[in-house]
Order: sequence, then structure tokens, then C-alpha cells
Amino acid sequence: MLKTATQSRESLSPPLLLASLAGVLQKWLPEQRWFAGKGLPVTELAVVSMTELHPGCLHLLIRSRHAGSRDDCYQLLLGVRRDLPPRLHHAVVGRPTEGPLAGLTVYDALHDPRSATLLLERLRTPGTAGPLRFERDVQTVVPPNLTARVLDGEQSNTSLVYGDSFILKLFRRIQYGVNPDLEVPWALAGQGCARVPSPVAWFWTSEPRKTTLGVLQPFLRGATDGWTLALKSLAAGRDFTDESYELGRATAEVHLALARVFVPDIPDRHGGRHLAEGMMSRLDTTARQVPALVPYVSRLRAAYDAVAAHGPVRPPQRIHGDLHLGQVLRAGQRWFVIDFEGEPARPIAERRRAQATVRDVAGMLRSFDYAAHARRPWQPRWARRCREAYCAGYAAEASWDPRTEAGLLRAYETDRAVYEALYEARHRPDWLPVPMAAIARLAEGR
Ligand SMILES: Nc1ncnc2c1ncn2[C@@H]1O[C@H](COP(=O)(O)OP(=O)(O)O)[C@@H](O)[C@H]1O
Ligand SMILES: O=P(O)(O)O[C@H]1O[C@H](CO)[C@@H](O[C@H]2O[C@H](CO)[C@@H](O)[C@H](O)[C@H]2O)[C@H](O)[C@H]1O
Repeated sequence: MLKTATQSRESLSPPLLLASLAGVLQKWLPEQRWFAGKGLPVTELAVVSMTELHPGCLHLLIRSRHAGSRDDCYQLLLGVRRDLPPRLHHAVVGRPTEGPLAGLTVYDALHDPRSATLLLERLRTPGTAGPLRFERDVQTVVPPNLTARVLDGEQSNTSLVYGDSFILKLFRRIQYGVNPDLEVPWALAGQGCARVPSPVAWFWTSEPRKTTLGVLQPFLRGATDGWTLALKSLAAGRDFTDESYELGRATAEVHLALARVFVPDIPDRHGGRHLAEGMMSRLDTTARQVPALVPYVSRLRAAYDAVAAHGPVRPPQRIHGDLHLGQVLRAGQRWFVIDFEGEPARPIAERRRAQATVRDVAGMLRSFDYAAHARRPWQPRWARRCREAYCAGYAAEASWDPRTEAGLLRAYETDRAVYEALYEARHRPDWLPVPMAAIARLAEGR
């Protein structure tokens, strides 16, 4: 245990801890799915906060600097043991050779059922641990001792499922502030919006300022995400238009509820110009980081010129911000919308801003295109049919059709594809050809 290993808990100061951990984290962090600097070596590490959650289990916020001077903050729950049982071997972070942890094994404690259970206990019992604050919705009963498992699969964060009843998402790359993935579902729950699972407990840190770290919500048992369903439909040569239509309706329903909870902005006369400037600057910045974009930049800009000239028609409001097929779950015949975090690469303040609802629509349209390009042979016709059905479903619920804002929709689709190119370059370089196929199509004005 940490205490015995280091003689006294007081002796484990951040510099001493780093003396042990820097080497192992420099190797381990870049291998993680949620690490945002793929291909860039970690050049510097600093401890932002360190809390012993229970003996042998440290909660850490670590600032990591990559070559090229990107700074990111990551949340880690690290266990330290002398001997690790074989069932935890897959969770090894490393074996420090220096400092107070030399000779011990450091592992990702989220994979340790004991640490996961103790974390749930913290969430069940509001209170503090150092700078960490645990809170919950008093209306919901969370039973003790639920068996925990780490969710496997593609994720930007790490989620633990407790007894198939609750799911806890721990944000990995931390941006300071209140995370919209707590704020929005909580507000929607207050509105009685049944499309979104509502938070039952959450925790945050007060250091260096109030920042959401994790959210517990009901687990939709037996639900399948839209991405899996879409790929199945494609593999079986099956139509996906009924599901797409219903998904359009669900999206519109969430947008209408969001407009009731968060008062929409008054449209700004210069909104179109500001929007286009933002998109152009994102394109330029991204092209510097993803060289494959460079040949398309001048042609893509044409999509943004149209927005600058006409601007958004409808008042901007709070939206989902990163809507795609992986963010929707189908349980029975019903769609649910999850993960209101927004695009993780954007600053939190920007993600919480009112925006055009068309942006979410564009995200989902891109996702149908993604699914159709996930495997060879590509199936653009399948995507076109889903896209039409989705917009028709949206129009049926919202009483306006996103296709009537074709210029704005196209600009947002382009902006989304640019974002995706950056996301894939950073996190899943093998996937880069998928957004690049859309970039090539959009640059040709198709
Ligand atoms: N309430 C829920 N019920 C069932 N499964 C869920 C729930 N919330 C999330 N999931 C599962 O967890 C996965 C990741 O969740 P998500 O919030 O998108 O995390 P991330 O932001 O890390 O990608 C989803 O694709 C889904 O399979
Ligand atoms: O992890 P999040 O769900 O918050 O979102 C990020 O990761 C997504 C990939 O897991 C990424 O989505 C892209 O790939 C999806 C298929 O895996 C596809 O459905 C989306 O349309 C496409 O954008 C998303 O962009 C990123 O923010």
C-alpha cells in the first residue's frame, strides 16, 4: 500500500511523486485512447492536484506538455501495490525505478473493483476528499456494493458500469469549468425531457477552480448505440431510414427542450460574419496541424463565404455540440441522446455558447456519411437515404426543415469534417481517410 511503501503519507509530495511517476507516465499516457497528443512526445509533467482517495489509491490531475508546447490536464486514478494480482495485469501503468514508489507497481485503479466500489461509495455519500467534492440527487437511491466493470470500446473518456444499473463517466482530458455533460442533462431532467438519462451523482474539484470530473447516470440496459446499429444495417444491406427518421424526431425534441431550459440568444446582425470567421480560422489552424487538408483550404472557404453573406436565420440556442451516431442509444424502439460534453477539442466556454441547431443536424448527417465510409465498398447511396429521412423526421417534430437552410448546413458540415480530420489525426490516425473523403467531396461543391 502507498502508506507502507512510502513510510509516511506526508512524505509523498508532488515533486517526490513525479520523481517516481514521470518516466512511466511519459510512456503510458500517449498510449491511451483519450490522450490528445498522438504522436507527440510528452516533454513535461506537473501535478495539478493529488488526493489519496483511500490507502493505495491516488486521484491525480496531471498537466502534460507535449512537444510543440500543447498543455493538457488529465484525470487519473492510480493504484499502487507491491504485487499485482493477474486479473489486474492488463491495467499496469508501469513499475517506477526511482523515487518513493520504486519497486512497486502502479496501475489504473479504475480497473480495480475495490477502488471502483469505493468511488461509488463516495458518490453515494456526499462529502469531500481534499479538493474533491461529491454530490448527488437526493431523489435517486443508489444501492451499495454494485459490481463494477470498465466499459470497453471506443471512448474519449472512461466509463464504469455498476451492476448494469448506473454508469459513471470519468472525464479524462480535463478542461476547467462546469462540464456541459452535467449541466445540460441536469437542466433537461428538470424539464421532464425523457430522451436524456439524468445525472444521479457527480463529483468535481475546487482546485485550481471548480471543474466537473465525473457524472453518474442510470444505465440504459440492453441499449445499442446508433453507430453499431448503422454498421449492422450496412453489413446486412438493410435499410436504416425508419430509424433515421425517428432519430431526426428525437433530435428535434431535444432541441425544443433545450430552447425551453436555456433562453435562446437574440440573433446578431453580424452573426453570419462572426460564424464564418470562426470557421475559417479553425480551417486555417487545423490545416497547420493536418497537412492533408492544405490542398483543399481555398475551395472549402467558399462554403463559409455563403454563411458570411446570409448568416443564421434562426436564433442560436444551446445544442448538443458533438452529435453523431455514437451519441445516441436505441432501447426498444426509442432513441436516447447521451454525452452533452460537446466537441472535446474545443474550449468549454465555446461549447456552452448558444449556437445554430443546424450544427447538430450537420453532425448527424456527417455520421451517416462516416458509417457509409467505414468499410469498403463505400455506400454513399445508403448515407444519402438516411440523411434525407433524418431531416424529414426532424422537420416533422420541429415544424421547420433543416434542408431549407442548405448554405448553413453545408458550412457546418464542412466545419465538422475539418474538426473530424483533426480528431482522427490526434486520436485515430487510421481513420483520417474517412473525413478526408468528405473534405474532397465538399471542396468540389458536392
Ligand atoms: N446511460 C447510458 N446507458 C447505457 N450505455 C451508456 C450510457 N451512457 C453511455 N453509455 C455507453 O457508453 C459509451 C460512451 O459514452 P459517452 O458518454 O459517449 O462517452 P465518451 O464521451 O467518453 O465517448 C456509449 O457509446 C454507450 O455505449
Ligand atoms: O468520444 P466522443 O463520442 O465524445 O466523440 C469523439 O469521438 C468520436 C469517435 O469515437 C468522433 O466521432 C467520429 O467517429 C464516429 C464513429 O466512430 C462517427 O459516428 C462520427 O460521426 C465521427 O465524427 C467524434 O467526432 C469525437 O468528438
